Amino acid sequence: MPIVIPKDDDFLAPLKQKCMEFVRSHPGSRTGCGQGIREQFNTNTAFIDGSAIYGQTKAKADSLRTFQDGNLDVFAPTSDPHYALPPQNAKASDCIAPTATKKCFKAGDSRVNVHLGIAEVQTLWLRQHNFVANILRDLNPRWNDEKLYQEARHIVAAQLQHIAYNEFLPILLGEDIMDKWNLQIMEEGSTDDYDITLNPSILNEFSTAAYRVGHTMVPNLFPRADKDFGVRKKEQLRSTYFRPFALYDKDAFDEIILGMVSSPTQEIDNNFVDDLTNHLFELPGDAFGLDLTALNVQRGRDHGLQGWMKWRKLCGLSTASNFDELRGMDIVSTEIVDRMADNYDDIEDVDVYAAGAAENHMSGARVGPTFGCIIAEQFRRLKFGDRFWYENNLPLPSSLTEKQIDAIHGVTMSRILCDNTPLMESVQLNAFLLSDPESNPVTSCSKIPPINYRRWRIKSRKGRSVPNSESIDEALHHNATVYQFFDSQHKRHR
Ligand code: HEM
Repeated sequence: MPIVIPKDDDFLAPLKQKCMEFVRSHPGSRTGCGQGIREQFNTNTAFIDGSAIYGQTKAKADSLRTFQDGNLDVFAPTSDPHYALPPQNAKASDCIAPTATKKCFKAGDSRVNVHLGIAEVQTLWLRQHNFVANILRDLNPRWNDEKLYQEARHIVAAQLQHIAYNEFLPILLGEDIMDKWNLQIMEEGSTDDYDITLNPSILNEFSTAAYRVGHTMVPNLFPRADKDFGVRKKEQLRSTYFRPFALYDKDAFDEIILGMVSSPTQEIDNNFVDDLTNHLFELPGDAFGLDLTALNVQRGRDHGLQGWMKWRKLCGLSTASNFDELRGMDIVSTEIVDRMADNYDDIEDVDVYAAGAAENHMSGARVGPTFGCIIAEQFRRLKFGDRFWYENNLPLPSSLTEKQIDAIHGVTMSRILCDNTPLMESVQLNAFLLSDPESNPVTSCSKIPPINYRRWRIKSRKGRSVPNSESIDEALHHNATVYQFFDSQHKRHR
């Protein structure tokens, strides 16, 4: 499905480009394996479970472990004793011009080397895993490698869930949508909201349109800042595609984190920086690359997404039957309506990605109502359809205790950053928002509330730390209770 480049494209036409390569997504089998319209399949887990850190399979997870003290494998360059991700296998092909000392990285998610920002975030969570595993080892000296790894992994996955819903989503969706979809996180206590009938898998419209809204937020540059947030250097996004080598510089990890927390993202709208639209994955020496926005729209057509108006209807939002009618409604600006009318014959054809990104934002939110509805519905499914949601009080061996859940309720992104960025001395309380002296003050790391990992200390009757693995009898009894529970849930819903 190559993308035809219009003759008047002001960037690619003068470079004599007529079409852009586009490879269709692999077809997947339909539910029930019957014949029908083409479907796609997800090669990652839907759940927020840290699998980007740990991998999707046991073999991958094992390849990332040291099998010592529950730690993940790291690379510790002499220039920076605070370790980075381990280097990728020499045979891997998705790395541009690696050298003997500067290779691409290996992580749980195969996209780790796509650009510097992803490699940075992967490094942060690798460090966080080992940070937690080492605290658990000190609290429970008799826990073995396996126990330390699994418990640290469990805690990190819970921290990711909590941060996503407690800090990131309220900014993106606004409080009204958070309330309407019941996505708010409680201040304390556990829940019994798990819904066995809810399909938690990823909606095509979420991955192929609504959540790609993140692309509009991406800036062209990654600033590198010192501990006082003074910018000392900038890395150009396009020169880091499949070359995240800046991370090998001394203090680079810390400087990029300090730069990212102190610089704004791009506004969420229908504008995209040219490192994404003209230079995506551009090779060194080339004059142009791919266009991510065009790929997103074409991917929507490849996957057969419903048009924008159908989605507005499904979400219970106002609809228009033609562009003139749309012009009189306060959904998108009149300039956008004019552009739609120039490019589409019928309003029903308008792509959900292009129009969803251009919608006026809802009050208190950073997205318009169509993307708000799709994103909220997805996160509702990921919360209430996840058996391992960290606040669930299900009778599962993996369920956290009430006290552990409350320790997770105290987790903030700013604390995670302070714990893993040695150069960082202070940061604003909500790391997803820029600092503000009144509403989001820069605060010393020593004053950002710590996470109470002592809730994972297992004491014997004599007060000594012991492994808390169950005896075989206890485990069998536990499993029987779990099966009874799910059986009764199934019956209730039948
Ligand atoms: C420099 C930053 C980024 C780059 C270079 C990038 C690049 C890409 C590319 C090349 C694709 C596949 C396009 C296709 O052929 O269909 C993609 C997919 C996607 N991106 Fe990004 N992206 C970036 C940032 C983000 C951000 C910040 C978000 C969200 C917060 C995001 C969300 C997504 C999603 C949800 C998909 C679909 C994934 C799937 O279905 O497999 N991306 N991105």
